[in-house]
Amino acid sequence: MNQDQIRHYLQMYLVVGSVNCKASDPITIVKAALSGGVTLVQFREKGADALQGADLLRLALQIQALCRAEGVPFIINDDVDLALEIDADGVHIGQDDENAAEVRDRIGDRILGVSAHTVSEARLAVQHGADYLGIGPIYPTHSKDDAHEVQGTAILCELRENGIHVPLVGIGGITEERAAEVIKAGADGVAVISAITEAKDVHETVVRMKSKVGNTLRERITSQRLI
Ligand SMILES: Cc1ncc(COP(=O)(O)OP(=O)(O)O)c(N)n1
Ligand SMILES: Cc1nc(C(=O)O)sc1CCOP(=O)(O)O
Ligand SMILES: [Mg+2]
Repeated sequence: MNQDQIRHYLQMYLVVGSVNCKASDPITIVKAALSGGVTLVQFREKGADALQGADLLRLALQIQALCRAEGVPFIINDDVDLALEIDADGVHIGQDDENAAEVRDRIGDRILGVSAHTVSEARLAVQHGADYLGIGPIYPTHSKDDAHEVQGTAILCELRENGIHVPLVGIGGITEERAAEVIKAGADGVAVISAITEAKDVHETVVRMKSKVGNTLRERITSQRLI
């Protein structure tokens, strides 16, 4: 997949697992998020009450089917075996997960996302074959217990200024109100759990957030052309 396609998919990226879906069930939330226009879905089944075994597999397959019906790529967090078993479109791994170069070998040309927190982690991930980098936490988050220190949008500017030109997605505490500043700082999209899974109206929240991302990307491209 080329970088323009990856950038498109990163624009409005839903990260979701059953643990994050308290207001409603995961299927209802994913359906509403897809109808609102999410461009990529990551299945992240993590935490004390996470599903396991057959229940986990069932939910993964159900969400995958919903994504396929909408032509939206479906990525698995951490679990490369699961991704291969169900023929997912890709995987997302972090610095404490399986080595990125080995994962690239295992998954072939499926999408590979890697978390990075510094310029050197970013450079290495790119060398190892990452298609995109997940950068966070941009803001405080309650969705990841072992999140790093909050980085702010400055990390996105720093990565771009240091020659990291691969597709980047910001993650961590991103809301409708904050989406534009993440894009202005250099991200190609926003990856979101709680602002979507805990929204009163999931569909409308996604519509509004996606429109802010799209408008800000267009403004950024226009201002770059003027320089
Ligand atoms: C898009 C995206 N970016 C970053 C992460 C975090 O990955 P990781 O650091 O491996 O942490 P866990 O999500 O596995 O707890 C992500 N999942 N997605
Ligand atoms: C899964 C994840 N990774 C992060 C990182 O910093 O790498 S922050 C995070 C949680 C994002 O959830 P929310 O949108 O609810 O803040
Ligand atoms: Mg991980």
